[in-house]
Amino acid sequence: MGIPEKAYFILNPKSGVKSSVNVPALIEAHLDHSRWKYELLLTEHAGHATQLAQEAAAQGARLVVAVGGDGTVNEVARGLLQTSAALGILPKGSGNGLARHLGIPLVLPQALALLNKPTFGRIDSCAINGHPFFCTAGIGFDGVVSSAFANSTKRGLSSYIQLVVKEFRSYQSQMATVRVNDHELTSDFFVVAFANASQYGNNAYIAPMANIQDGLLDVCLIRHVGLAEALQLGYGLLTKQIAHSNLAEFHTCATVSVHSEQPLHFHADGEFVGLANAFEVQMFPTSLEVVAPADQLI
Ligand SMILES: Nc1ncnc2c1ncn2[C@@H]1O[C@H](COP(=O)(O)OP(=O)(O)OP(=O)(O)O)[C@@H](O)[C@H]1O
Repeated sequence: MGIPEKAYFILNPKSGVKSSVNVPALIEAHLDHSRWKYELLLTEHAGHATQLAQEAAAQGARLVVAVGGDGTVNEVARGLLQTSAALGILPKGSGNGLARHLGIPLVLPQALALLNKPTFGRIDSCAINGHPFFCTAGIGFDGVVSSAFANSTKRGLSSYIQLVVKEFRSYQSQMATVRVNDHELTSDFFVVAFANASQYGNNAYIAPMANIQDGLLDVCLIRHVGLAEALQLGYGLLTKQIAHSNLAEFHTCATVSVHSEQPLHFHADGEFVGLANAFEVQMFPTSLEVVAPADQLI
């Protein structure tokens, strides 16, 4: 048997709704200690996980595991870009979009079993105005929702849906121009979404055909919609049927830019970033090493 390699677990104690789960005890009980010599680190504030991940990689970690939701995964993953440490995920968030896309078990002992016999592969990462994302980013209504969610103390799917409905009532679509593959498309967009992975989280598929290892972004354009169409879109998201809807238009590309008169809300991996009039979205092929089930990786 070989010498155990170094793994770090970076736990966001504020993530998710299942706060009663004792994750440190699960790690101690289920991790193979002959495979991994581990340290557990707790985040103390937003953004801390990036610094902890960078330090772990600098200490020679082979594996850095994000224990949290997509916000924590994003912070850890961005700290691992251009290092020789791979990202692992113990999904503890409410949406868990990247974990679901990669087929990582949502049951923590099973996710730990995957780390005990890891398969490594490389995935693409992207950035919107320089902010890295690994799952999805978006401009427009989904940016507004991420902003409202950041200001809300409630968590979980039902509060999220209530918030979406509330925001939809007051939302005004804005004119914007999207430049993609030498085309210029101007419209009053409801959402301009950029998908590296196929889903937002909670199995809401914004780009069901997105491949996280193909070096391409999937851009989903949704023009102004009324209530009936919004419900149709919601149904399409949850049934993986959005690509068959005439309400959504898809493009695949390596880069895309968006301009608007009015500043628009935007998010990266569900975290509200801010407002801007001009956006550049870039793709960095195979820039992050991850652990995922072998049948999910090339
Ligand atoms: N110690 C901390 N105190 C407060 N906030 C923190 C702390 N550590 C991390 N955060 C912030 O918590 C936010 C939410 O984390 P995360 O996205 O992982 O959980 P979630 O929102 O429950 O899950 P999901 O994104 O899957 O819905 C992140 O923006 C992160 O920056």
